[in-house]
Amino acid sequence: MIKEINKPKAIVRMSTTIKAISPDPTLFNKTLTFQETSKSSRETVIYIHGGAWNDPSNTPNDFNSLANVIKSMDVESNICQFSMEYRLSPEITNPRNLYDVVANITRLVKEKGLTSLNIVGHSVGATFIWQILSVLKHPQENMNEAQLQMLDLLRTVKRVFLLDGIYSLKELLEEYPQYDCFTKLAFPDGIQMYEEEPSIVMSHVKKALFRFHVDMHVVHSYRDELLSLRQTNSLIACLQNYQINFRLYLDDLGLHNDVYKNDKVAKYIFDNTH
Ligand SMILES: N[C@@H](CC(=O)c1ccccc1NC=O)C(=O)O
Repeated sequence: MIKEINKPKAIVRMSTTIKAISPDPTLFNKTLTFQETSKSSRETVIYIHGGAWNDPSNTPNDFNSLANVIKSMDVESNICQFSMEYRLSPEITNPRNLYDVVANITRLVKEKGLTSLNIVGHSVGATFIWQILSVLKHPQENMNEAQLQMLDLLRTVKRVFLLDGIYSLKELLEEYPQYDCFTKLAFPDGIQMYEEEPSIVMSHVKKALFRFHVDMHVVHSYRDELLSLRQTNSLIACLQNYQINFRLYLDDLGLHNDVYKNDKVAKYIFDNTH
């Protein structure tokens, strides 16, 4: 039997075209569009998810079902709805998570020519909105690019909806010391790096709400098992000290990670967005 000489193996030509990966450092391309309209009278709802700065199981899709309920209520199709992404801790720490959100909303607003923004934040998403509302604590001449973007954004924000949010890290760790498991990821140098404790920034928030005519809605579920009413009660006590105008909506809106799917929350946002 003639011993077969090794046949030359088929030459597998590796693809030499390397897909050009356009840079998207702040994850703008992960923005979800739930509903869109080009009507000039449109109201825009922009969602910011939570997840304690680090949890990959919380994504822009968290608000999918709530956005669908709003879409079904919006029979005149006057509403656009988008949901933002941002990079997570520990790779990205405060304030860079926030700066991703601000950069992405800024880019979306510019690219789509959006006006009349209603920004909805759940949990740490509400923290980011709180930090944006606090931006006037910096003199404008000292503001960095992200803070100037926040200032620009506030000019188009009409309403904010803070859903079961974290506002005081100091009080959070007093009530839940075990939560340093995630605060240390976003604030590796300690929570004293969080510059937006309500008692410190309230006068600046009052100025921003007044100057930019922003309506504030504070929402919390009686059944939130991860955050008691203490964060919300402490925030509204501070708002009262400064005689700030705001709306409060407390109800059984489900567990912490049910609130952003709850039909009553969808109805509350829709009823207050047009
Ligand atoms: N699922 C998160 C925990 C979490 O999201 C959370 C827990 C307590 C209070 C607030 C939370 N989320 C806020 O964005 C985690 O496992 O890190």
